[in-house]
Amino acid sequence: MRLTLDSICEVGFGVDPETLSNDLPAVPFANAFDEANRLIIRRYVDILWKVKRALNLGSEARLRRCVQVVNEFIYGVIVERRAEFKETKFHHTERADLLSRFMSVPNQDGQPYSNRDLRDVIINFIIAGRDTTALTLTWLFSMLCKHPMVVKNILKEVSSVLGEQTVKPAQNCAEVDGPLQTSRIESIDNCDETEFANLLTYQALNRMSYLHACITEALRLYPAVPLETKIAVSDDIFPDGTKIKAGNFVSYVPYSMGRLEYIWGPDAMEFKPERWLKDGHFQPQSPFKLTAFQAGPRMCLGKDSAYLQMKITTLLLLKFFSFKLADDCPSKYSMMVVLYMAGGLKTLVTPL
Ligand code: HEM
Repeated sequence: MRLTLDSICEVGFGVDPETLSNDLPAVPFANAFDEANRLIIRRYVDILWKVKRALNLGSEARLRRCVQVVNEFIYGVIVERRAEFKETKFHHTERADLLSRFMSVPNQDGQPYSNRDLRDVIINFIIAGRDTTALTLTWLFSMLCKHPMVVKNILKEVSSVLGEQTVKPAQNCAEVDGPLQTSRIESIDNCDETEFANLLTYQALNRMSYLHACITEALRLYPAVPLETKIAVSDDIFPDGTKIKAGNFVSYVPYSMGRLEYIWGPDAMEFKPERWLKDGHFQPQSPFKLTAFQAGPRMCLGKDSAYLQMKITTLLLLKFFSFKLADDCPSKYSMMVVLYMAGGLKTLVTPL
């Protein structure tokens, strides 16, 4: 969670809250954000929440305080960035984060985005990108602990793709599809974390079909958003003839869909990355079949960036550490809006 919070804040508004620094500091913004998430979920089961909100009592009073902490932090960043923008008139390409980009373009009415709009955009991205990516990594690592052969295969693929270390980091996007280039590093066996990370270019990661398959297989069995509900905006009829009225709630369950034998075959319940490969190459399936990122026009916007982050994180961890599930790690769900692992993933981590 600390890793994905730091990175989504960097992408979202160009600030690293450094929750992952060595002493693992308590970060008021992150704590308030987590607490607000938990308190909002309670509204599903607390029939009195509107009364509590009106009277500013109990969980709703706590929620209000958390929202205030989150708002103060984000509005602070927005105000600072506006001042910087006014002073330097930086071009959006100089600052690649979303906040700066939204700030340097007008909204649909030709007006600058308000502070509130900008806050909402940023919070949306944090909600969309933080827990989802962290939880997918959690479930993936629980699978890797249970399938040591899969770890071996991932490491074999890395060695083979990075080969005799003829890869060097791409300098810009134009290079990512270009030919591999020579670097100074002789062997990945001897390189340190920074050298290894530098070898994990977009181009190299794209060639790692097996790793891509492992992450996709984890998403099939453990979709970070396990249940999706929509509300019909107008009357409709499903392909099977089911009639839907405007305002009806329609839910689909990626968690169950990922485990149905008639969709995935008799081995549907098994973690089997090979099902995604043909002749060693990743075979994508319809997003209406693997629904972890949703399908259609409102599909996840961060899918590629999530894969990128998960691939880099997985490789860096597997290259330098070994993981063993703790005896008391039950790998049970904690059903929220996203698929938490109850108690977290307890592992014994050994440097290699
Ligand atoms: C494994 C990681 C991820 C999973 C499983 C995932 C899944 C999803 C799902 C299921 C939705 C549809 C939600 C709905 O409409 O009910 C969604 C939407 C979205 N996701 Fe992701 N997501 C992931 C990572 C990310 C990341 C890293 C970002 C941002 C960098 C991101 C940005 C978004 C945005 C902006 C939307 C809203 C799209 C729209 O409504 O048009 N996601 N994601």
